[in-house]
Parts: sequence; structure tokens; C-alpha cells
Amino acid sequence: MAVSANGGFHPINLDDYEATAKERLTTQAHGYFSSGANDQWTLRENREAFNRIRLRPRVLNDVSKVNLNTSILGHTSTMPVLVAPTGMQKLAHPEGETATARAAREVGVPMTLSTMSTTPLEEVAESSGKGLRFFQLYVFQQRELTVQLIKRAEAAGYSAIVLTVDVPAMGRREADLRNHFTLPPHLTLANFDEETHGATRLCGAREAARDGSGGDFGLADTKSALSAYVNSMYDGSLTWKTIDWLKSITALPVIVKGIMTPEDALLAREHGVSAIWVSNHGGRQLDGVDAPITVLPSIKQALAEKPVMESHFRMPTRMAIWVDGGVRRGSDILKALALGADMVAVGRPVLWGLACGGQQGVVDVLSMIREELTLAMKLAGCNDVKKVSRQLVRLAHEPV
Ligand SMILES: Cc1cc2nc3c(=O)[nH]c(=O)nc-3n(C[C@H](O)[C@H](O)[C@H](O)COP(=O)(O)O)c2cc1C
Ligand SMILES: CCCCCCC(=O)C(=O)O
Repeated sequence: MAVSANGGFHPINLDDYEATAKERLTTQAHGYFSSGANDQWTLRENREAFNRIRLRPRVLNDVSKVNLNTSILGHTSTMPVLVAPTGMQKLAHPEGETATARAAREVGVPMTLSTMSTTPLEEVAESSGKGLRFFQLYVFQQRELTVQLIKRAEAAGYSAIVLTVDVPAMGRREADLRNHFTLPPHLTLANFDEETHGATRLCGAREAARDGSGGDFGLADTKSALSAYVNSMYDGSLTWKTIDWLKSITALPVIVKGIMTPEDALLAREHGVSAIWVSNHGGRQLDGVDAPITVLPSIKQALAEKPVMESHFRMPTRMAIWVDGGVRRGSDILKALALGADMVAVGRPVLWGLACGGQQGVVDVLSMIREELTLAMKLAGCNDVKKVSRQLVRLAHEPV
């Protein structure tokens, strides 16, 4: 990282943001944001998998101008990048999700707001203004509460519902256990009512975690307050019928986040979703699964080979593929596009930007991603994201 004479912060890559964010965050917050599940093999693999993919540059192709504009669900994004949902952003900065929303709007990319936001979804919508925003949904055992969240997201102008399907139970994040992670008293899960739901319940979990009593959640040393909350509140009985139900109660496009196999990608298409989001939740759920970028080619191939199944649901003409996990370089985005992604999401880098500089920090992170992507495109001989093709990359098992 470049350090000026007065010790100022001059990040030159996304890892520099992470290093500085670590210095600024509490141990608990940094542990929650950065960690993966169990031995964190998948967390590391998300990065390493990108390093195994080689680029195949073409030359003499006029790259004096590079076009990154991308169409997403009938809207426009200024690059094929979106902000992934991450919970509890006020742990990173007092302005939390509103700062992220303003930054995403400024840069012209979509933001996905987490159900587990520390700012009410309506307030985030107001900050986002005309910015494109999606609402990430967790389905609660209290179905009525889930329906209310969807109705509120529709009323507040969110343009899609992103249903996360890889949290039937909370992954085992050992940093949260070691740090006795709790939400600080001044923060709440702001999409919920103190009386009836979330904030109150997480407070219960917080006290139980602190005094080791187990409290209402029966916490032991092997459970964190977060896992106690998730395991007692989220609906672990979701099936593919849940997608049909969701589509029956909202006219918004439905995206399914957490797809990792061709089999599930095909099922998602049968159930009429608008996009699948290939993701292993940033290595935070099942440790030992492949990186999303590794499974992307087989998912793309299965969708291309198998015809769209007939069903009584309205089918999108083409189901889009979004991907996330370990994206830290512009060239990672180029690799993902070449392997079949329509959009690429970033999670932790946005949190690091938020911790380093609030709204401006997130703008800087997204702008750095844009600059790196533009340069990678030029050096690879590609002047338009729409023209990125499979020929641009070589996988380890393919001949040179
Ligand atoms: C701190 C943190 C909180 C997250 N919260 C959510 C969430 O509330 N909902 C969700 O669907 N995914 C959540 N995720 C997963 C991200 O949406 C995304 O899949 C992941 O972070 C991508 O990997 P990356 O961080 O390497 O970019 C969270 C990830 C992190 C790091
Ligand atoms: C208060 C519960 C936090 C739920 C999980 C948010 C998430 O998806 C993640 O941390 O990962």
C-alpha cells in the first residue's frame, strides 16, 4: 500500500482496503465480516480458483474505448458488477447500508440489500433514490413476517427479490464463536419490530452468549449468538415449492442465490426464476465445496445443452447467471464473464470500503474495480463486455 508522508491511506488494490479495515474494525466485527466456515478451505479456494484460470489475450483489436455497460433484468448497470447482500453493515460504518446504497447509485451499479440490514429497507430505498436495488430475502418460520418483508420491498421500489437458499442452518464460523460475536447494543436488525421479532431475539442471544447461560436459545460454547438466531428463526424446510409460492405472491423477478450444481440450476430454470446466483456464500456455509468460479462452466454448459422444460409457470426467455465469491481483481470479473456469467457480485470488498471511508470508501472500491476491469479488457484485446467469449480463458486441464 502506498503511504504518503503524512501517513495517509492510499490503497492501490482491494487487499489494501482489507488491511486498513482490519485496523479500524472491532475484533468482533472484523471476525464476522472476514471469516469463513470451519477450516476456511472454501474461503481460500474462492481466491485460489481464480489464480488457476489463465487468460488468452488477443491483439490488434482497437481497445482505445472499452464499453462496460450491461443490461440486467431490463435495467442498465454501468458495469457487469453488483453489490452482494451483506448483513449488519453498521458494524463497518455508522451510515451502514445507506452509505452503500448512495455509493452504488453514484457508480451506477445495483445494490442488493440483506434482510439482516441494520437500516430499515425503506430508509435504504430513500438513500438509493433512483438507484437500482434488489432485496435479498431470508424466509422465516413466521411466513407472515416473510410476506410483509416482500410487500415492503415492493412498496419501497426494489426491483427484484433475491432468495438466498444456502442457509437452511448457519455455517459454523469459528471466529464468531471465539469472539463471542454479538450485535452491539446500539444496533438492531432494523427490518424487524422490537416487540415481535428479530432485534429482541438477537438481544436474547447476545445475553446468552455473554453470560454463557444459554438463555432462551440453549446456547453452549459450540453455538454463536448468530447461529442460535438463524437456527431458531429461519425456515429450514424450504423446497422448490417455495420458489413457486414466492412467484405466486410477487410480480417482481425472483433470483435464487446459492446455486452450486448444474442439477439445481436446471431445477431453478424449470421453476421460472429470472436468474441464478452461483455462490457458496463467500465460503461461510458448507466448508469443502468448490469455488463458484470452478462450477460455473458446468452450470453454463448444462443450461446450454438441455432445452427449457415446459411448465405452467411463465418462463423467462433466458435465465441469467450471476456469480460471486473471491472476486478481488478486475481480471477475476473478466474470467467470470468468459466462463458464462452475466453479472459478477462483490461482498467483502464493499465492507472494507465502507469501514475505510463510508460512502466515499465504497465509491472508491467500486471505481477501483471498474478501472481494473477496463485495463484487463484492454490488455486482453476486448473492447466490449458483450463480446467477452469463452476463448478468452484457458482452464488448467485444457491444452495451451
Ligand atoms: C459479512 C457477510 C455477511 C453476509 N450476509 C449475507 C446475507 O445477509 N445474505 C446473503 O444472501 N448473503 C450474505 N453474505 C454472502 C454474500 O452475499 C456473498 O455471497 C459473498 O460475500 C461473496 O463473497 P466475497 O465476500 O468473497 O465477495 C454475507 C457475506 C459476508 C462476508
Ligand atoms: C443476525 C443473523 C445474521 C444472519 C446471517 C447473515 C449472513 O448471511 C451471513 O452472515 O453470512
